[in-house]
Amino acid sequence: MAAQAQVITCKAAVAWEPNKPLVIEDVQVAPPQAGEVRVKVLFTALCHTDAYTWSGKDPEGLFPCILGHEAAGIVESVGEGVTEVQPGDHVIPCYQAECGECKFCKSGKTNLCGKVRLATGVGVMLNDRKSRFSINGKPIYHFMGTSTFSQYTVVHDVSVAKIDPIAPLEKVCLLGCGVPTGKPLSPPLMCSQVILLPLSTSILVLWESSYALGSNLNILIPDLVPTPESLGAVWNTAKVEPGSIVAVFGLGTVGLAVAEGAKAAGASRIIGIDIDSKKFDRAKSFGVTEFINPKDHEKPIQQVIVDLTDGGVDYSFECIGNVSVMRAALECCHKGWGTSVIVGVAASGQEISTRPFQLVTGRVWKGTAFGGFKSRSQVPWLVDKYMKKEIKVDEYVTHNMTLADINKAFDLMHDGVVIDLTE
Ligand SMILES: NC(=O)C1=CN([C@@H]2O[C@H](COP(=O)(O)OP(=O)(O)OC[C@H]3O[C@@H](n4cnc5c(N)ncnc54)[C@H](O)[C@@H]3O)[C@@H](O)[C@H]2O)C=CC1
Ligand SMILES: N[C@@H](CCC(=O)N[C@@H](CSC=O)C(=O)NCC(=O)O)C(=O)O
Ligand SMILES: [Zn+2]
Ligand SMILES: [Zn+2]
Repeated sequence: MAAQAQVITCKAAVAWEPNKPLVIEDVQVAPPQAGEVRVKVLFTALCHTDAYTWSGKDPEGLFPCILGHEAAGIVESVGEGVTEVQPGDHVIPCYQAECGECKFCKSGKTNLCGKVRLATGVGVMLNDRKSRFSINGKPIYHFMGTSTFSQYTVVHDVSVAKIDPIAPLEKVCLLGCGVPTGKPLSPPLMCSQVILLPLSTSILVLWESSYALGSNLNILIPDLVPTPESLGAVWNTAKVEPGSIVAVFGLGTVGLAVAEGAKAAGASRIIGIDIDSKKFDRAKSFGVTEFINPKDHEKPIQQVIVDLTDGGVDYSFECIGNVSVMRAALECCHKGWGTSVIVGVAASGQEISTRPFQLVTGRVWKGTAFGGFKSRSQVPWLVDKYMKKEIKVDEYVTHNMTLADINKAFDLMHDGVVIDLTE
């Protein structure tokens, strides 16, 4: 297969510099080498993590690069030694790999995988430490091992999940990041975004945080879509029990997915905290039972929550990426057992702090990547759960857009687009 593969020239949105508009370019995509898979990206969603790296605040951000990590597509060709997927397979590229052989994978204690992480962190492929993307000979860096803002991308074989071919790619692309992140394991999961489709197709805008692209590259703006990562925070990382009181800080895609996961886990109260009260109505349908806007209170938000909950919540989730809120999320937890999970990504140079007494007295601080889900083995399972209508995904799509409109899609995401559920 790899022997016949040729360089493909296609459209991609290139981030030439931090914070400068993405530019749609003709990009050359080299054939997959050993252990690599070239994927025709049909839909991609936007995630705040793309915007974070694009902002220049990500210590791993390299430019020029092709962003995007929440997508679905079809395998176009495979390199030598690739056995688990073949051309024509429907796949979701996964920024978190799963090789099954490394120390992390074998530990049974984490969904992190060490096989390709060093290469993906510096924007190259493991095999030759080079990029498969170029423009007239100039290399363009990969991003998160996925680079889905391109009509074709090359990923490591350990970073691609084969999914049910009947699953709608314009929806399940959201299972590549945000929705799974918030959910706990056992019940359903979710996230939020906008979806971009390939250039000639229309863009699907999801709720507020992501987008998807298609053969012309369709962009989905997920903002209301609970991501697999979001679901996982509740199911895998925190293991919320029935009857628990849960606080969710930030009601974007990820926070909504956390709320959905908490509801599915049987939480008795789900307190949503956001500085944008517009988020509250929508959050109700994802399971949030009470709302607090910190701007309406003089007292620190952790004290407000402790007062409302007879001593604090059983679980809290920070779904913003703000280190001050991370502290509040820990400190609103109940003495003796309260667990706080950091989901949001904070910029380079930011640090968390609290009085160690908070931990001495039994509160637990944790974090989660991709909701603790193992990518290649569990993303297909999440797709199946969606097909059985056990988890929401459609509800997170706010807009459908084409790759050509990717900058507008990011504008919508930054504006915190709110879906009118009556439409
Ligand atoms: N750990 C992981 O695996 C993943 C982490 N993320 C990260 O999760 C975070 C959330 O992502 P999205 O839901 O897409 O973002 P989003 O921007 O859609 O949602 C954030 C929400 O927080 C609210 N907010 C902002 N500042 C606040 C404050 N001080 N207090 C209360 N609310 C506040 C905003 O109004 C917004 O509704 C981002 O940092 C993203 O990078 C996303 C996916 C996976
Ligand atoms: N390069 C960033 C890393 C930011 C980060 O924590 N990413 C999350 C996923 S966010 C998805 O939208 C993650 O899973 N991290 C684990 C990993 O292996 O990267 C930085 O350095 O800030
Ligand atoms: Zn591994
Ligand atoms: Zn993401």
